[in-house]
Amino acid sequence: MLQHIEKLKNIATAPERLIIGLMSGTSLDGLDIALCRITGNGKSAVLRCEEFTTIGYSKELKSAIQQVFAKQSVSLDSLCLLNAQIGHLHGEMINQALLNWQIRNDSVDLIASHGQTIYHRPSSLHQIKSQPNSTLQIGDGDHIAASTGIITVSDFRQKHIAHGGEGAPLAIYGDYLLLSSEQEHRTLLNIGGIANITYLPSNASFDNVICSDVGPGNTLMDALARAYGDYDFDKDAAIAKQGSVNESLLTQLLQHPFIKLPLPKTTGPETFNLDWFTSQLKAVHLEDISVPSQMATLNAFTAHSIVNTIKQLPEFSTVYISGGGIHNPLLLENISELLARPVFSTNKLGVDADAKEAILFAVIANECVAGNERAFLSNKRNQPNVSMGKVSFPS
Ligand SMILES: Nc1ncnc2c1ncn2[C@@H]1O[C@H](COP(=O)(O)OP(=O)(O)OP(=O)(O)O)[C@@H](O)[C@H]1O
Ligand SMILES: CC(=O)N[C@H]1[C@@H]2OC[C@@H](O2)[C@@H](O)[C@@H]1O[C@H](C)C(=O)O
Repeated sequence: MLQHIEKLKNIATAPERLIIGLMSGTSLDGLDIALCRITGNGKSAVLRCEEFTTIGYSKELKSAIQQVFAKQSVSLDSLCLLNAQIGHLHGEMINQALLNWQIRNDSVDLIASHGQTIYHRPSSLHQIKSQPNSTLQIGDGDHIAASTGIITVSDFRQKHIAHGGEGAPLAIYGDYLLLSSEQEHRTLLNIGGIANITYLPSNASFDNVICSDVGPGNTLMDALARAYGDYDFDKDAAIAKQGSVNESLLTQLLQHPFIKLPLPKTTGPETFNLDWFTSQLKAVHLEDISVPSQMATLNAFTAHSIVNTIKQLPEFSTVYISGGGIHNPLLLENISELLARPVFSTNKLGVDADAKEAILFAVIANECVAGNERAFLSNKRNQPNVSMGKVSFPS
């Protein structure tokens, strides 16, 4: 309808926008909601995160998602129901957050919704020459728009794939616009379920930025914690601290072919999961080592795969960390020790480490609506210069 297009045009041409960025990642812990005020666009965009919250998922929802998450065969019935259910639920969670913050829905310009990744299948994994990269996120944007009354931009990864990318990591776009520096080379490391890096040399042109997944973040440790007992994750590394690293197992884990693939590359729990870990324990006849020692070894493996990647980057850089992994003290200690230098939180750069991914999707939606083709120019490493996201109007 013309009135919707006119409203969108007014939002796009206004000097600033109030955008809610959403992220629900591979850890399935809940929905991150960041309320961002963004002035301008492209390299001159200025972002202030005014509110942030995470609304946890119920046990029932986690288990329903786990049944379809990263599985080659799933019930189509469950998948179809979840697509609508998650969209609607995310809308309700936003309404709740806005109520708590005492902010009216009609003062928010846009919602930027990542959705829930269910399956990620880059061609490096499926290896079918005639098929493109592919990825699937659910939680339909129309449901979010309808239940909040706010225009919703969603499903950001498909355009990236349609133009030859792997659909991830998309962090490069927001990191480049918000966190590039003239003074220092920076590596932004996000440790969610999967860990990824953005390398931003000082005064970088988009072409010189490197962004890639590096391997598991918390996903293997979370899976082991869930299998070990009634834990969602190894809180404060309490389990790992009771064990010790098994060097033969660590060497075996580091043989995974993904670790040796050149950058950029993407992965997910389709590759790094408990079945794979169990097969590796069997391969080195170490099924009997204690769970704490398994956890300590997974913690070290995660740190080694991250640091191996950082060491491949062209220049020495300052490392700024975000994502839930920042709360795992042993993981940070391992990373810092292997790098032989201190690491920092993105909080030091003014970006809340827990909110960063949700913020980045607000930036991508801002570019989709108000940006122009000059923001990203070309990047030879499969990072197309395209607008990402689909627009859902509330009615
Ligand atoms: N106190 C803590 N101790 C150890 N680990 C923690 C702690 N708090 C959070 N975590 C880890 O952080 C994870 C959640 O991280 P985050 O929300 O960044 O992941 P995500 O966004 O779902 O993942 P991705 O970025 O891969 O999509 C938890 O599953 C847990 O492993
Ligand atoms: C397919 C998918 O959802 N990938 C996620 C996941 O979580 C971390 C890592 O794997 C990253 O590639 C990506 O998310 C972030 C937000 C990204 O696109 O930058």
